[in-house]
This record gives sequence, C-alpha cells and structure tokens, in this order.
Amino acid sequence: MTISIRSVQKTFGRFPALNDVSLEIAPGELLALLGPSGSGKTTLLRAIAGLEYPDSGQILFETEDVTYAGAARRGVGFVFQQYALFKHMTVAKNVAFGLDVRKGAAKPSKTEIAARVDELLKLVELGDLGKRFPSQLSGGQRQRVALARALAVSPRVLLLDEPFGALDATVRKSLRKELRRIHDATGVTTIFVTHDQEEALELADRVAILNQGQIEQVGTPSEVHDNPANPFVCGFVGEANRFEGAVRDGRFVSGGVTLAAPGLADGPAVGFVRPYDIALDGKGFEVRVERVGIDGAVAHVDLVTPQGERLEAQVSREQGRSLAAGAALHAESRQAHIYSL
Ligand SMILES: Nc1ncnc2c1ncn2[C@@H]1O[C@H](COP(=O)(O)OP(=O)(O)OP(=O)(O)O)[C@@H](O)[C@H]1O
Repeated sequence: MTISIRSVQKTFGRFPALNDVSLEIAPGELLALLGPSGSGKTTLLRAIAGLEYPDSGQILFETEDVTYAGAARRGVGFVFQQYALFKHMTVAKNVAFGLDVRKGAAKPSKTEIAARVDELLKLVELGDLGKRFPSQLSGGQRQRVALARALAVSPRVLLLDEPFGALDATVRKSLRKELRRIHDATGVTTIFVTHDQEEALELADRVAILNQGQIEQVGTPSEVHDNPANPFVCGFVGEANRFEGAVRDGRFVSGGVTLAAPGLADGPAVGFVRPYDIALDGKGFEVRVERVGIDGAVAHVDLVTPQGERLEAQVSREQGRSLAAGAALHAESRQAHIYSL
C-alpha cells in the first residue's frame, strides 16, 4: 500500500514537532525514519498510526484520506520499544489477540486462529514457545512475539518504534536481520523508527532523515551515505571528520587540512571526510600519528596536523600495525564532502 504524507504540521504548545513534512512510502517498502532524539520520528509514526492527529496536512493510504481516521480503522500493526505484551496470556494467546477480539463474521474460527498463530510463530522462529508466558522469554524473544502479534491481523502497514532499543548490541544485530527476512517474506509496507544510523542503513530500502521536525533527505542507504544533501546529513549518517574553513581556487583549507573542492565557489565552507576515505600513502597534507587502535580487521588512526587539527583515519589492520605513535605522514582524502556556508 502506498502511504502519502503531505505537508504535515504538528505543534505541541508552540513547539513544532513536525514542520511541513512530505514523504511517499511505496508498497512493500521498508523505510527507516532516522534522526536524533526529539527530531519528530515518533510523532510522525504516531500520526501515520492514527494515535496523533496533525494540525494541518494530509495522510493518505492509497487514495483514502486517513488524516483524522481513528487507529482502528487504518489497519496498522504497531510494535513499540517497550514490550507491550499481555503478561497473563501465553505467547500463543498474545499472538492471537487481535483475531480473538474480532466480532461476528470478521472473527476467524478457532482452528483458523490456531493455524495463523502457528504460522506466525514459525515465521519469527518461536515455533516451540507458544505455551510460555512473556516472563519466561528473553527480551529479544518478547520482541519477536510483539512482531508476530502485530502481523497476525494482516495489517496494511507495519509500524515499528525503536523495536530493538532496549536490547543489547548482539541481539539487536540478529533481530535486525530477522526483521529484514520477515519483511521480505510478508511484503508488508513497513516504517521503522530508529536513531541508530547503522541499523537504518543496514535494514532499510530507503531512509528518511529527520532533524528538528523536518525531513533533510530521503534516499537509499547508499544515496544518503555517499551523497549527503547537506552538512547535517553528512555528519549524522556515517562517521565523518568535520572541519570549518574556506574554499579558495578549488581547494578547501582548514588550518593544516587541505581537501580538493572542484567547482565550489570561493568563500566559507564546512568540509567532511570519512575516516575510511583518508589515504596515508605519502601524498597530501602533513599529519603526525597520535595513536593507533586495532579493531578487528581495521585500524583507527588518530592524527594531528602541525596546526593542531585532529582527525581520524581508518586503514587496514596491516597498515595500522606498521604505524607508530609520533610518525610523520601525509594524508589525502579520496573523497570529501564540502558545503559552502
Ligand atoms: N505529547 C507531547 N506533548 C508535548 N511535546 C511533545 C509531545 N510529544 C512529543 N513532543 C515533543 O515533540 C518533539 C518530537 O518528539 P518525538 O517523540 O517525535 O521525537 P523522536 O525523534 O521520536 O525522539 P526520540 O528518539 O527521543 O523518541 C520533542 O521535542 C518532544 O519533546
């Protein structure tokens, strides 16, 4: 189902939580809403769910205007960060809940419900745990149950608000892959809120980056990472060294750091270089190695220019091992992102 968000505005008191937000989500797409705390992600998700109403603007499901429709009418499945499972019900009963509460002809038979619960528990790989209670599950398992429960009613759209936020890093990573697999198996249009850029880039088909109630950029993970539209996106998506300086004659200069800035007009600018876009192979501006930290297959090298600018390069483990603190080198960026101010 296509979801269209058109010029949505939402103010709490005098604070604009959403400021003229427009966004189109394609059928079957997995879209991440990414942004820092307070940027409006949850407010936008709640407006799509029908748990919050915009002050102005429109939300369409296909051609149906649902801007002021109640949550129940929209056919959305919702998963929150906090496990909202019913503690006194078994896993199977939790998953069945949305079907059990249906009335009259809309309610499937007992056998149908049991079959659907079985199918969903298999899908989230909890096939054997239907008889357990939520208190007998790990945090990751509870979120799988929450996901199965949200999917039970065959929602038109699945909305997830930081669903893995309360879990540890390893469980988060594996559930991320699970969610992608489940999404691919069900094909349900999914919107996923996160403040974790790695999670958004790894999981989503497209990422919408929010900042102070506005959308800064929408694009595929590669587009927002490789071609960030503005300094905010560049600093927020992927790691980056940031320098303030000026462009003169096609070069950006910030103290001892120089970067190629072809085609940019002379004047004040801000430049970003990703640590893995810095080459330490004898060319470029002068730097001194302050520290080398080996982290698995890569090495993080802290560098300082003679004028005092600090930057980090990421090189191979082998190259990192060959570098000693105090060594004088030359650094060159393979790719930089420079924005006129
Ligand atoms: N019910 C409310 N009443 C007043 N202000 C609110 C309300 N809900 C949200 N806000 C404010 O609106 C802004 C956006 O909040 P929102 O929860 O959408 O941000 P978020 O990007 O989801 O943040 P987080 O990642 O911290 O959850 C925040 O400044 C928040 O304080």
